[in-house]
Amino acid sequence: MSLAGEDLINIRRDLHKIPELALKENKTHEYLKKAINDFPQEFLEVKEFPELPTALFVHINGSNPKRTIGYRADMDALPVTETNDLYYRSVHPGVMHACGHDLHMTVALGLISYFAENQPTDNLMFFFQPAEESESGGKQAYDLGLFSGKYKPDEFYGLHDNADLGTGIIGCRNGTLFAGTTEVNVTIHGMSGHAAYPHKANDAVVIAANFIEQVQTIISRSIDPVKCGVITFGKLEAGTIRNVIAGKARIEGTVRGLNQQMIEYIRQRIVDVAKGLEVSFNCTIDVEFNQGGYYPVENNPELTKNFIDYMSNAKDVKFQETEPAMTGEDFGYLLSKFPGTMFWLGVASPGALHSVDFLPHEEAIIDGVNAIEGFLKYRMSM
Ligand SMILES: CC(=O)N[C@@H](CCC[C@H](N)C(=O)O)C(=O)O
Repeated sequence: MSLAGEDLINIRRDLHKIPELALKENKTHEYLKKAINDFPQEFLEVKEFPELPTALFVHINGSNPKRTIGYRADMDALPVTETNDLYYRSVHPGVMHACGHDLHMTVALGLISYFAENQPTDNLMFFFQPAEESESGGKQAYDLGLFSGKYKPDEFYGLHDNADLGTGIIGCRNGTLFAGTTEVNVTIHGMSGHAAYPHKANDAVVIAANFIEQVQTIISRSIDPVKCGVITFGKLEAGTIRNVIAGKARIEGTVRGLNQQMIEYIRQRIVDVAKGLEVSFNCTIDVEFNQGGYYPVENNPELTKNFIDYMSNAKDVKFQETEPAMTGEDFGYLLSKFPGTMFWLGVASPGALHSVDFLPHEEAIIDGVNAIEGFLKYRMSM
């Protein structure tokens, strides 16, 4: 590899300090551009698009190309306040790389730096993607037609770090790797009033509590126990002060299933529950869903078999076959358009993904670059 392990760790720390939310990845974009500008430029072309200004595309000319191999790294962070006591902790209050996208970008930079010095035989295309956590940056790029010409991959790869896998382990499976998700927003319209006169109001807090409880029974009582689904409400807002009955409540959540049929079934049952509560509480409940590009992540059978064959036989690569996970990814949308493979990179974090104390083992970056560099060379030899 061209960037040394220590360089990669420093890059990841720099990126970790400047986390930015979806579609606001401006400093991150500038940092990546500058880093790529320091690599040998002979085979490289960097492309920006005003329609999706924080995205960054890099093309590396192959010496005798049979195909263009795409590689995607996501860029955005989460509205989470980091509790890790690190000299490189986030300098952006309330925003944290709690999902490891700083590490994903660093792995991609490691690969670019290697192939900028060692011309690949096939063309390589790197897509630094804004907005994975929300707003579906991958879908936006596709719908804007940005994957065209030199930037159209014949096959597409991408990784996600995994807090529960040992450091540097590559995890993958054929078929469905991640769930499809749908964001759900619920607004409950009751009637505000004095805390002492509940009969003259319609308490949106009580309705919200009933809604949340009843919706959870969809998972426990409505779906076949040997199949699976998840409904999580991560945000609930209602009321202004203890002695005023809230007239309105807003609930935001996410619905997940390993196939589209399950997602649609759960969505329908949520609507049914809302309709029932409208009658029983004499209120109005608006329910909105937004799937965006968060389709189930379906790995391509042939390419993924090839990927697993390489990773499980390569000397110096630790590989583990993994189960499907209920995490979501808009790479699922891109894999519905281009064949490819998504895989895990183990980072053995004591804190879970999306938590305030997520702390990946950085050595995984070096293992990741080595494993993927080896795989790309193997793939290009075919
Ligand atoms: C890997 C990961 O954590 N991805 C996110 C994707 C978010 C999907 C969407 N905004 C939703 O919440 O449904 C995840 O939460 O799994």
